[in-house]
Amino acid sequence: MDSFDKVFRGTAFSSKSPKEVNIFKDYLFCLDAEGKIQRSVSPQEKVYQEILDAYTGESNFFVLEEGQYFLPGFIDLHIHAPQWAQAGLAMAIPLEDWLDAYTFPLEAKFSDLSFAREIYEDLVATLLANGTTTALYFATVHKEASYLLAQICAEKGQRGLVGKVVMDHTEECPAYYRDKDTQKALDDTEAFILSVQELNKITKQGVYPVITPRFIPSCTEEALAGLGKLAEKYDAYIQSHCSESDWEHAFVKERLHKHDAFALNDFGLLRDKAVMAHCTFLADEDVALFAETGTAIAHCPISNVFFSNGILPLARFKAKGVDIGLGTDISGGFSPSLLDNVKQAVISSRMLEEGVDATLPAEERGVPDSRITINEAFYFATAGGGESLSLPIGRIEEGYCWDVQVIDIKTPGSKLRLFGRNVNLEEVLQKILYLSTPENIRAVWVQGEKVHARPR
Ligand SMILES: O=c1[nH]c(=O)c2nc[nH]c2[nH]1
Repeated sequence: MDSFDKVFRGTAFSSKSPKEVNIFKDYLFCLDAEGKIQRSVSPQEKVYQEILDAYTGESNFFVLEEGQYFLPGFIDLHIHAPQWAQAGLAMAIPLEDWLDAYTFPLEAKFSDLSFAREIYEDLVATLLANGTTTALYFATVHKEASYLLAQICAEKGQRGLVGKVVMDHTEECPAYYRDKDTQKALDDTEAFILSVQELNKITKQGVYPVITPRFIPSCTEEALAGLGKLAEKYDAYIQSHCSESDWEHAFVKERLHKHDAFALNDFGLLRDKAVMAHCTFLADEDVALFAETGTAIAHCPISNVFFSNGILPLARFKAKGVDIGLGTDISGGFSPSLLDNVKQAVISSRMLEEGVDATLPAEERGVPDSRITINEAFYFATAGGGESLSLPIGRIEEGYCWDVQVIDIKTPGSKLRLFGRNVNLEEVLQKILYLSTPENIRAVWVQGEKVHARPR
């Protein structure tokens, strides 16, 4: 029998495919020193008892109590870390006004590192308590504060992918909040990549630099082309917003005479390690380009209700071979919980399919075949996010990182109740996804290390 760094015993839920969930009943999950699942063992296997005999009672053996379950940690594929300070505010005006009136003034304050530390420490701790084990962050234009966010992720044990935002267009960005000039934007981005790559070397769970043109309207063509070259040079992650609203989609068409997707691709910014937020207005040829280049979509269903003028047809885009994960889009979305976005993804997809204007005949109201199931939404929040980032995360399977949340359905006062019914495990998962809250998350592990615990 191999020896293991840690052994966990319990029942786990993990997506097998977008539509199917694996249920591993009372399995043993045996970790290597790197924090990855080296073996997952069913009770039917002979070695199961041997492992139990060897590890029971040891300090590296962990057993779930009755009513507790393992879920993969959530992967937040799109979140603006500085905007945590205004989450829940200013939700009633369009994107272009919201950026100028609220968001740019707030983000400008992150030149102050003590302010940045206060917000970023609180955000990373909050996300971990909400079961988010990996996050793809937009920071601000400031190189130092962006690095501080990567450091806080490293210290608190979250897998963070962090971008220093590039906004260098003098006509589109306010003088008080933009890169000094295009060359400085590129130089700062390169310095940021190098410093986060160094930090990654001493961070067990990984922290990664992300090339981050805010969106085409805020960047010059020179900056976008320069960032594409840096992505190639460092094989780095890329993130941006793409075809996100009526205003933004039309703005890019008017300026560059093509859709965002083709413009980004021409600048070298669509590739396997690229994640584009929202994408509500992608045309069929844009979707094909995403699939061909391996570019992923970060679907942010709560934010889309407020800022996107439409609902992403994610079932259709997924069927065309595009990687898709879920994002909170703090603060375009008000909630730090990916679970809230799981539920909204289902709700929005049902509204798209059924239509919403009851004065129309039923057959003219909606878009057929748009709905997704709760199991699919679970997949997008976990395995879909991992596939989008090309990392071994989002599944509880051999070879994957031990990034898990322990859900306790017996948490006192919780609205998640089974009423003594003899529910099957498929139903337990549905209850967890629709009714659990952060109070039900008893512990969170990232790469084999405990990073959050909630006492009873
Ligand atoms: O939802 C959004 N949030 C932002 O901060 C942003 N910037 C550009 N486009 C954006 N969309």
